[in-house]
Amino acid sequence: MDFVELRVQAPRELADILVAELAEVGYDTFEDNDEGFCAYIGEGDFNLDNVAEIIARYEGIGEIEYDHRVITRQNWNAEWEKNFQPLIIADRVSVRAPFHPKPEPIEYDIVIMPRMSFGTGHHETTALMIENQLSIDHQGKRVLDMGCGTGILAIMAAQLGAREVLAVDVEPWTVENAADNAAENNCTNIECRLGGVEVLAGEAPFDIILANINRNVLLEDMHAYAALLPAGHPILFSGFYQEDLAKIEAEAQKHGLVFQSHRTKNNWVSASFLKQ
Ligand SMILES: C[S@@+](CC[C@H](N)C(=O)[O-])C[C@H]1O[C@@H](n2cnc3c(N)ncnc32)[C@H](O)[C@@H]1O
Repeated sequence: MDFVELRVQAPRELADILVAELAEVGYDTFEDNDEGFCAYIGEGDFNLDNVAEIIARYEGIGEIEYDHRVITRQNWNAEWEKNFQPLIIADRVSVRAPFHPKPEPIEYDIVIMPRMSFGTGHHETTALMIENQLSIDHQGKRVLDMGCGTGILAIMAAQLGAREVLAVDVEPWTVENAADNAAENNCTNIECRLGGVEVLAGEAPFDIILANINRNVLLEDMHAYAALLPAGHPILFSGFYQEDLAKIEAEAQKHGLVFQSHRTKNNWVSASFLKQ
């Protein structure tokens, strides 16, 4: 599997809108830079006409330039390794690659093989989810991590004392990477499963559900997540912007999920709900 990197130069306010538009047509990894951002998609899903159509809608508002290049799977891994910097979240959680030294002292230490999956902790949504997780009692709990990416949230859950974690993602290479990362962190209680909401059929209820995906998937699949959450249990959502929070809240209400609180960073949101 090769990837396409779409490099977009645009003013900040347009860049945010373009990221949201591209997420809707399948781009699921974004990196901000000084001139705009880079967006990534599997080569098979790349469609230049789609991109041109999206850009054309906003060209009148500000100057936008873009180009793209194919990155082979091998080079992709090398690029991640080169660019992956260790980080500390909420002064309590270290996220690093195996080749970085462990910072001491630190409460939680998550090791991520920086491969092609989303979830190195550098994205606002991942950090916000982890910050929210830190305020939830995971001890002895059964946890679902929908849209697991690298498995970073599943590993966080396991380190916070979860009894078992089911980590699910629609991308095969991501599920492989999550399983590698679970092993790297000695988390034998994380099951990594390929698929979407359909692979949850027949699952027993979960005590905690984590879903950092994107607005549209959350709106579409929230009913199925809510059905697996007993009354009084929390669900955390992320992968959407502040302006989408009202929509997410309205959908959540339909499924008995009561809004508790939210955190934001650069307009991204992680929101916490409790099942009624
Ligand atoms: C924003 S990333 C989050 C990764 C990681 N959980 C984190 O917090 O950093 C979203 C992930 O959801 C996956 N995804 C997209 N659509 C999905 C769906 N319908 N069901 C489950 N996972 C999905 C993507 O492949 C991607 O790995």
